[in-house]
Amino acid sequence: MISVAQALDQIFALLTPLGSESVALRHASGRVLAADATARRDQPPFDASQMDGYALRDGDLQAGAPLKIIGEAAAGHAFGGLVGPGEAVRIFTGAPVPKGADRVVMQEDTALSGGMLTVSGNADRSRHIRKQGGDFAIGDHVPKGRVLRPADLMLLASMNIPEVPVVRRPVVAILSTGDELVMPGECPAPDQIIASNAVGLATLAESVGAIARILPLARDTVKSLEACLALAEGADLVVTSGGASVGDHDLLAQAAKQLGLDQAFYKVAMRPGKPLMAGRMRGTPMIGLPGNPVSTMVCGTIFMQPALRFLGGHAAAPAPRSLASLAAPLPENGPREHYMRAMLLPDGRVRAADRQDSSLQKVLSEADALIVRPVGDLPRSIGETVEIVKI
Ligand SMILES: Nc1nc2c(c(=O)[nH]1)N[C@H]1C(S)=C(S)[C@@H](COP(=O)(O)OP(=O)(O)OC[C@H]3O[C@@H](n4cnc5c(N)ncnc54)[C@H](O)[C@@H]3O)O[C@H]1N2
Ligand code: MOO
Repeated sequence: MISVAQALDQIFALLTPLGSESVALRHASGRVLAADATARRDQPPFDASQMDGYALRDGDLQAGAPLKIIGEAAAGHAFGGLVGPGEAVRIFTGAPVPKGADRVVMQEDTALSGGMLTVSGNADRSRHIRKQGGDFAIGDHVPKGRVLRPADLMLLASMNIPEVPVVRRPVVAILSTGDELVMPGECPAPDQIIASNAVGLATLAESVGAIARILPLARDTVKSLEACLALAEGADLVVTSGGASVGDHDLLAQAAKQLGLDQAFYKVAMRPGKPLMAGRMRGTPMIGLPGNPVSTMVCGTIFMQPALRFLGGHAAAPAPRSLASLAAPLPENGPREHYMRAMLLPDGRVRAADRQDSSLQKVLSEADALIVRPVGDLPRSIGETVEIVKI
């Protein structure tokens, strides 16, 4: 059996990041910029006042004599004239500083009398002018590959770039398989269960920016699987759940070739998730997840989400890990990397759930993290540091 890291590498090898599309800034949050976005203007586009006050010449500040106010400059309303010796212009924050003026004096440091302006002797000596291009200049750019955050989108707007090329959102087709399944809301017979995996997988996919298409439930026949897989046409990734194990009715594994799967691997040294498979289903990358709901969600987190992020232009990277201190001991781990459902405590420590069976959806719902146990990890005591994946 291959390791989790090898399996993830093999999945990345099946994928090619998608092409780009142009989207309005309002829809670009979290998307990956597909080409450099270059500023079309300087910001500020002129020397701008930083304060409400008066624009005047340096020489007049030294002299201290009363100044004649010759006009007004406000944001969006420039003063077109020249500030000469002995003159000042009433100015407001954001207004272009008029020609001839060297500085802005805050209004708190001035006095007006008979229409003449006097600057107090101990006025603040800062110029209070934001230089043209001091924020960014024509030709400055936001680089290709940037994952766009709200602050980036604000910057792009300010650069007068209303839309940007971003990597397309991957479309994932999600197929649940099994004769026992009925859709949520239906009336199950006594031997049936509710198909819960698809909603979990679809929302996991959407949380990393993908578009999820839930396909109709497939029955455990080659014909039904073929018909449902045909509906995945056009998807960038097909993700199946169930039918991955060795039972007579586990057709995805048993009839993989017949269904058109060119398998890259089958079975991974992990727990839960051992019967994982991946390959190309009639040319489309495919990940086959085990049907147990917790196995599905753990593999969705460890394999599907990184795969979708990679398709969407992000780096080929595993699910992010962090460190936490143990609030309860852990037994020795076996020959498979174990992703233990665990709770984060208010003090930041982590405690594994008592029951780790891969069918327990309530335990998964109550968990905040997966503790990652390396193959053959020794018993761990309270206070030791472990790696976790937050979920
Ligand atoms: N002889 C062996 N038996 C099993 C092995 C093994 O190595 N040898 N592995 C076990 C492990 S580990 C897993 S995981 C499961 C995975 O099996 P499948 O992928 O074939 O899953 P199913 O048999 O179809 O379903 C398992 C379980 O999950 C329920 N299920 C399936 N789909 C859904 C769904 N969409 N929503 C909710 N629940 C679902 C299903 O009813 C079963 O209870 O195999 C072990 N067996
Ligand atoms: O690998 Mo299964 O997913 O352990 O329950």
